[in-house]
Amino acid sequence: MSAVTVKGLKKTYGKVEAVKGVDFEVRPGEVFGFLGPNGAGKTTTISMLCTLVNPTGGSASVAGHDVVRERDQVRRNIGLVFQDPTLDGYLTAEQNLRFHAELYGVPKQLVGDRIRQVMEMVALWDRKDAKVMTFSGGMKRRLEIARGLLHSPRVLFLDEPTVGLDPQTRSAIWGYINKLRHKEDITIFMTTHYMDEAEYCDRIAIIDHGEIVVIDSPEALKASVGKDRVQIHTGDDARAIAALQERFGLEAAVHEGAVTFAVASGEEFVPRLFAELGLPIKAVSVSRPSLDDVFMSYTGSTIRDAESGSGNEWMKAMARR
Ligand SMILES: Nc1ncnc2c1ncn2[C@@H]1O[C@H](COP(=O)(O)OP(=O)(O)OP(=O)(O)O)[C@@H](O)[C@H]1O
Repeated sequence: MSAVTVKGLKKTYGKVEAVKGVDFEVRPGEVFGFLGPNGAGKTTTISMLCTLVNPTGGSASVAGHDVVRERDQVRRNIGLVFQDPTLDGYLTAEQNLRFHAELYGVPKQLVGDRIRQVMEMVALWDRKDAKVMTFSGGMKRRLEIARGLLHSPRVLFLDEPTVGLDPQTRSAIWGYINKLRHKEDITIFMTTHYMDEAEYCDRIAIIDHGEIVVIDSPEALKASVGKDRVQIHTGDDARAIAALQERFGLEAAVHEGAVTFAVASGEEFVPRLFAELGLPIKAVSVSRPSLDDVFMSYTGSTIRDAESGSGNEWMKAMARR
């Protein structure tokens, strides 16, 4: 049985179609990621799965329970870590967890051990008696993860678990998530707009404008792009772009300060480039497709461009592959 099953799930807010009928399944024990820019519909989807928002159409079940008809059963089986912290700053870390354990009916004789276990997992046990208002943003997020796990949920939902945190804390949080998947029998559903974090997922669904564009493992998605990114530095970018078009039929554009284009086997192409371009090349770099390229290839823009609302010509050229 799938941990999460979603069929034609839809949510509209007035005229805004936040989620336009998505279908997917999450396997038990999987780390499944929703990757998309701000406003793509990630939070709306996760909120429907967590029974916090009612779908406009379609259906979804989590841990075998329907998110509309069996809300209580769904809630008992899930843990939530959302973007906005909901900890009580005036209580200590441990008191916050005890309060949650009571809400979720964790048996009294188990609470103490379980609190210690989850706090140790996120390396906060030695701070259990400190008031949460004295915690850094990263410590609060770690405590939220511990709290989300306290009642041993079957599925843990993480909405942008590392947003706003420094790189070191982000990587520590990923360390805890990885530890968690080995220690506990749990499925993790997370959203992110960080490409590097999507790499940690077993499978990702790329979501854009309320629709799922593609679902697969990060490796398979990168392989599907099938082209390498080549960047060259020349003394005359405009001439280089024109020459690439004329001699090789390649569409190139200046991106991150370098003339950039995509070809099937970048390394094999480089010698031809030097021999036939007809103007001096100062530097060249070839890179394998990243998830950035995957996103661009399926949606026609980078996640950053999608968030700022602007397009980028070379991205679009690459998407027209
Ligand atoms: N309560 C609401 N009322 C009206 N519109 C909403 C509401 N919640 C979300 N939306 C709209 O639905 C769309 C999807 O928003 P959603 O928050 O799901 O995106 P997201 O991918 O999670 O982005 P972010 O990472 O910024 O939260 C956006 O256009 C947003 O403005």
